[in-house]
Amino acid sequence: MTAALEIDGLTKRFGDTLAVDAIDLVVPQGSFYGLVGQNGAGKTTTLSMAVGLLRPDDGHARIFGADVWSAPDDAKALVGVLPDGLAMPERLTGREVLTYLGLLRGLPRDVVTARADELLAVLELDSAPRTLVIEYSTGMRKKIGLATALLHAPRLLVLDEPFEAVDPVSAATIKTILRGFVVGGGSIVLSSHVMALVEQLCDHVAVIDGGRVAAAGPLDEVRGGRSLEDTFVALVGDEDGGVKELSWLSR
Ligand SMILES: Nc1ncnc2c1ncn2[C@@H]1O[C@H](COP(=O)(O)OP(=O)(O)OP(=O)(O)O)[C@@H](O)[C@H]1O
Repeated sequence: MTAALEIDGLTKRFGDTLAVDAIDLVVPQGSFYGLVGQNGAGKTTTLSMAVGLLRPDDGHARIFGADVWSAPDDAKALVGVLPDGLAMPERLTGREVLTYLGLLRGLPRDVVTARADELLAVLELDSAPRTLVIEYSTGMRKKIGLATALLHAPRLLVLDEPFEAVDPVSAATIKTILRGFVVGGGSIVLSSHVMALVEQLCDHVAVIDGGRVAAAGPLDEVRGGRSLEDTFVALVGDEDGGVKELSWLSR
């Protein structure tokens, strides 16, 4: 079966920094794939290249077999993206953003209206209908970003830190939506620093370290009987487990 996302030798250098070093990754159809790694490990750079937001120096990314750079229309029709630091039309309300992006995607107006109603209600963004995106809190921005990623009913969702700054009630709603998406045959790749969340949601995981894949595969295989946190620290931590103290604060 064609992979939902196949990353093949993706490489990106920023000046002297090799941010992503020939990463290979296969996200099977129907999987819920977690990407974990320390700050600066290369997760955002990898995901940005995988969905066509950042041009790689080398390598390929295919979404259901469609090359993101040579067949961008085919690839991008199949994917919904929540990028890092999402740029939004700031002077629109949440509903206006959804309407604008839905029509831009070529969806019929009545479909856009019905889906926008549902998304705003489910994500609890409908209580502030006149609030502009520029006035949104960080968590609200994350939620409207997720709504824009879901609007065109993609087959693959690529979500960079979807739970960052989201309150627990909204997080529970988002988890339910994402689980339902996978049960319905969709595939998801998300990045997160929260190991418990990845263990709770994901069936596959890749640990990224220094722009390379330190381990990848089904969650239980990668964990090997340990917690994901222990596995993660063992894979990417220093000899002392990466834990350092501040000398002047120790008693
Ligand atoms: N636009 C840029 N210009 C220069 N360096 C960059 C740029 N974007 C990323 N980098 C560097 O590339 C490396 C990987 O960064 P990236 O944002 O992909 O990591 P990350 O795993 O997503 O980190 P975090 O968990 O903190 O979001 C880092 O060393 C970062 O400083």
